[in-house]
Amino acid sequence: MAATQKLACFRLPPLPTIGEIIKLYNLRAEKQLSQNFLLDMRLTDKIVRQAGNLKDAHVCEVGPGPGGLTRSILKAGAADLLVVEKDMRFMPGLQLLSEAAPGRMRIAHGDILTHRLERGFPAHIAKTWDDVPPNLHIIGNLPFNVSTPLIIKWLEQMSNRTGSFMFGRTRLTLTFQKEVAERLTASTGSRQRSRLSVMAQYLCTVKSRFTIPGRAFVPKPSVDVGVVHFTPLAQPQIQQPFKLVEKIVKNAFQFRRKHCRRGLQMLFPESQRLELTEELLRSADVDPTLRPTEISISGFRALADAYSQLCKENQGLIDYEFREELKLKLQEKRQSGSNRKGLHLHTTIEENVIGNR
Ligand SMILES: C[S@@+](CC[C@H](N)C(=O)[O-])C[C@H]1O[C@@H](n2cnc3c(N)ncnc32)[C@H](O)[C@@H]1O
Repeated sequence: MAATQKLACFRLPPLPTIGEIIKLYNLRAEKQLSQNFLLDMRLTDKIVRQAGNLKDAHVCEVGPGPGGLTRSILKAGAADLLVVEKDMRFMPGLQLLSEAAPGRMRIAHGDILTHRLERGFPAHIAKTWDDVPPNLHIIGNLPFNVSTPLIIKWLEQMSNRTGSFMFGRTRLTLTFQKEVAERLTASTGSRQRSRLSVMAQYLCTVKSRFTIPGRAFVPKPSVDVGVVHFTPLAQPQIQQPFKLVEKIVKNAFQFRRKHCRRGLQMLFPESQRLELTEELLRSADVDPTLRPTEISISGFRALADAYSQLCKENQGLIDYEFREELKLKLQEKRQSGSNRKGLHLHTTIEENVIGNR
């Protein structure tokens, strides 16, 4: 119901429009920083509504730019808004906004990929993990160029309960290129099912909220944009370390159109590949002929548990990376003069990997 609630209206004093701010400070969009601005306040209000009730909330906004979404967050009643922006040119405009909402908005000049969000909010707002989510939200019209590494980083922090997840199950309302949004929310067996779907869905409830057509942005990106809401699960669906889950999922999806056995084999050194792959699939009770896209989260949970057990029984297995083994082999082959064959092997495997991403 939260999504349909009206914004609590906290009036801001008269301010130049976002269009005027852009003109005033000559804020030409920088392609390098994936700057696509939203000037339509109805849309920024709609994004903010997806976060739920923000009255008295603590909020971190990623990449406020000229401040359209920022205004909507303030209008929705956030008591404490921390904005993190990489581009210095936006600082005067954001300062203007901060003065219009005294004591409610803090500005940090920095890179969201390295910013220590855990230092940005008071300890007293923390809830225990099993409790209701804290009154802390992360909201952002994300720059496309960082959105995937950023969500992976936040998923890892969620799993380890670090960063902004030290405060509990902090909720996220974020925009992504539509194709990425579809992957995040894709269900088992669907065409868009990918690594990202499994990694996000084993840790969170992930909901696709609405699509914003590319034409709503200035400048217009070549794709539409999806708004996605994440609530961390009190009980993650896979109870293994993030890196271990990531390794299994990455390997499974390496050959997305082939049977899952093909990608999962790469978890094991060549000398034991067949035997350990069979053991993994047997203990996990996963059908080796499923495509990776057809494996459910509970299938991945069984694989992660079985692989973790195999790692306990086989020293060094956890650190095994087939690419490393492949590199060593190629070096050896080159040294022993069979250069052409080695290059062929490398190209074939790499083509397969890249082609199936
Ligand atoms: C898609 S624009 C959104 C701007 C504004 N929030 C809006 O909706 O109109 C992305 C914003 O993120 C900023 N940005 C890009 N990379 C960033 C990073 N690594 N850390 C923080 N901000 C970043 C850009 O400068 C830009 O202001």
